[in-house]
Amino acid sequence: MNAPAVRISAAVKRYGDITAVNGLDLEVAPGTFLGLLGPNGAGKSTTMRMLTGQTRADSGEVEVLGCRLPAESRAARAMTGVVPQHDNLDEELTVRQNLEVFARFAQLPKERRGPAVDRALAATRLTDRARHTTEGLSGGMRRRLLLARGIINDPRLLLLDEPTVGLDPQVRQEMWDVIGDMRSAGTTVVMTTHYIEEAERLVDEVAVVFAGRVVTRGAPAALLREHAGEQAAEYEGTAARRAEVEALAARAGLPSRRTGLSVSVLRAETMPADLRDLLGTPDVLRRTTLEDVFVLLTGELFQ
Ligand SMILES: Nc1ncnc2c1ncn2[C@@H]1O[C@H](COP(=O)(O)OP(=O)(O)OP(=O)(O)O)[C@@H](O)[C@H]1O
Repeated sequence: MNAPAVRISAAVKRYGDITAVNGLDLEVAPGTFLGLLGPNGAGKSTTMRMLTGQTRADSGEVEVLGCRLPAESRAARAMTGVVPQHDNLDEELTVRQNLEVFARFAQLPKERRGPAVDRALAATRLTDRARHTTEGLSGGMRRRLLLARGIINDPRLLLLDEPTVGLDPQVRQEMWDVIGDMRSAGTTVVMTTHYIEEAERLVDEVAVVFAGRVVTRGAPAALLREHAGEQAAEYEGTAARRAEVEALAARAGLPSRRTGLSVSVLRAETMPADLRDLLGTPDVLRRTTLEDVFVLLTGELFQ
């Protein structure tokens, strides 16, 4: 059997008094596209940094493509692509030169560098920008260039930390299209993102991280089934009305969550007739989403 692309076991990472990662376990099978979701400060970026070798776990085990970190981090790095959350492109270089520098860093033999740069440009739809300096690129193009840089070594594992953060919806969609192509090509991808709804359409599996651990894990459809059911009924109203809806749902054993000025009662397809009568016609009846699951789980844990 193939070794897992990622294996983290009982990892702990502390920064002074803060425990950023607290006994985290995570295994990712080759070819899987995994989304790491979690509220701010949950430990996602620290987990990513442990996988890239930028941070060393205080205890526990971290393995990437069969290489134990930190001892074999050089070998792991050669097979891994990294797209960091923060833009650190070289402003003075052209798009192509930025990639050439990375092809050298990645220790590609000289004769393979040109083709690798061409392939990365094509994969991220930047070929016609190759001669432009980085300075003049739009936010979306800069993100795609960061991605191009991350795949210069044709990695078996791609680590994406918030690849679409700060981009407007149309440009995010372009980025998702490019990332979707990587997925189709069979690359293992581990990605953190706050755009849960968008991730839901792309990922094979989701791991929800909270307080430095994975609190739930599974395919989006399975997580929906397990935690939120099929339908959400939304009831709008005053704060008192919302509190009443929550209390009635809880009494019937149905989960609920706040959605702006409404309360969404989940598993609405199983709502008993007497509760349906009490609550009246919902203002909105919709399919449940991964965001419902996320808010439900992390909200419960916050309490
Ligand atoms: N270098 C560091 N020094 C001190 N504390 C740190 C450092 N890196 C992370 N932390 C702390 O560790 C915790 C986890 O941070 P981390 O960045 O991993 O969370 P995250 O899930 O990526 O959050 P976000 O979604 O906001 O990026 C936070 O409390 C953070 O303040």
